[in-house]
Amino acid sequence: MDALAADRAALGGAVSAPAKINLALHVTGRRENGYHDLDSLVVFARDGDHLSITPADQDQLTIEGPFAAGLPLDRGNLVLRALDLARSLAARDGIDLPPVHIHLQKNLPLSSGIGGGSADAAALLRWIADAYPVLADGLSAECLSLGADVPMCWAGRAARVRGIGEVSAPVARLGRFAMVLVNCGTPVSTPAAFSGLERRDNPPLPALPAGGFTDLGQLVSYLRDTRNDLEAPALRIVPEIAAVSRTLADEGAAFQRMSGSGATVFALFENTSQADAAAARLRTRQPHWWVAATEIQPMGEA
Ligand SMILES: C[C@](O)(CO)[C@H](O)COP(=O)(O)OP(=O)(O)OC[C@H]1O[C@@H](n2ccc(N)nc2=O)[C@H](O)[C@@H]1O
Ligand SMILES: Nc1ncnc2c1ncn2[C@@H]1O[C@H](COP(=O)(O)OP(=O)(O)OP(=O)(O)O)[C@@H](O)[C@H]1O
Repeated sequence: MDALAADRAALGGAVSAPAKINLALHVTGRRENGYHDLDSLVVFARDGDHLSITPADQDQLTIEGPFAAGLPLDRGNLVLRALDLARSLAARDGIDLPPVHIHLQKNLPLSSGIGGGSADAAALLRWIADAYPVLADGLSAECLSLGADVPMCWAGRAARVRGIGEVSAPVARLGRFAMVLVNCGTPVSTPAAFSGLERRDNPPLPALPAGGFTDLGQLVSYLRDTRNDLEAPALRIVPEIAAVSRTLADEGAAFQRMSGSGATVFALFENTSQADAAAARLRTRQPHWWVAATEIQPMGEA
């Protein structure tokens, strides 16, 4: 173990797993293995889950938070599958990853289209790669095996994502736009949303502006020429998504759309005070909805 890794292993650490938002998601093809080719504009929220990692006698996962209930604590959890992946890659390099206690603060709703499990897995892999830089290339190459969203969460920056989720081109610049996330509480199975598609050969995203998106009007006008192709099948599974979108529009959102395979809807606002006020009203109007006022993580000098 090198000095950096020894320090990290001794100290443990904490890492954030921000929510992933598909601002636009076009399904452009279908492969023989059943996976779909995507073309998606992906950004990350300021907020999400949190992991803390401490040395332990044996591997252990504990979970708390509003969405802890029902999550597996065994190898069914993506966090422990990520640890297993890292340990097997490390072993190839003759590194023995010590046992750890991972504590997950689960703030993001499950099966909600904002990448919760993928974000958690990627966050743990990033922490391991920081402690053992020699593992970074292998983890980057292999993390797709944990799920199509894991590579984009591993990269952790706003990007145009293609392939089945593993080809990522960073967005040059992105403003710190105010955003509200709303989930009506019904999970959507990702395979079910994909299998409900009526077309699988949709056109790709329009080219992104070379300078990225620095102003909200410019981003909204780009998004109006795009879609989330999974929104129609997800709406057939959870019709309440339409009510969430309508309510966000009534609350003054500049733009709203479902993320990923749903059912979470993101809404962009002119500023954080408008977003905070809309979120507060929504919590009163629809107490059973999950409502989070957050921001898009900016990129570059926007
Ligand atoms: C909808 C998105 O969230 C958009 O970012 C992702 O494409 C889904 O990513 P994910 O949840 O990590 O997906 P995985 O766990 O790899 O796959 C779940 C299932 O979704 C379908 N799937 C997923 C990704 C993809 N590009 N094509 C697919 O058809 C497959 O049926 C797969 O069995
Ligand atoms: N750490 C984890 N957090 C959330 N879900 C997990 C985790 N580990 C395993 N899972 C399982 O993964 C499934 C859905 O995970 P997740 O919440 O990541 O879906 P999602 O929000 O639809 O993500 P995506 O945007 O990647 O489609 C659930 O069945 C859940 O039990």
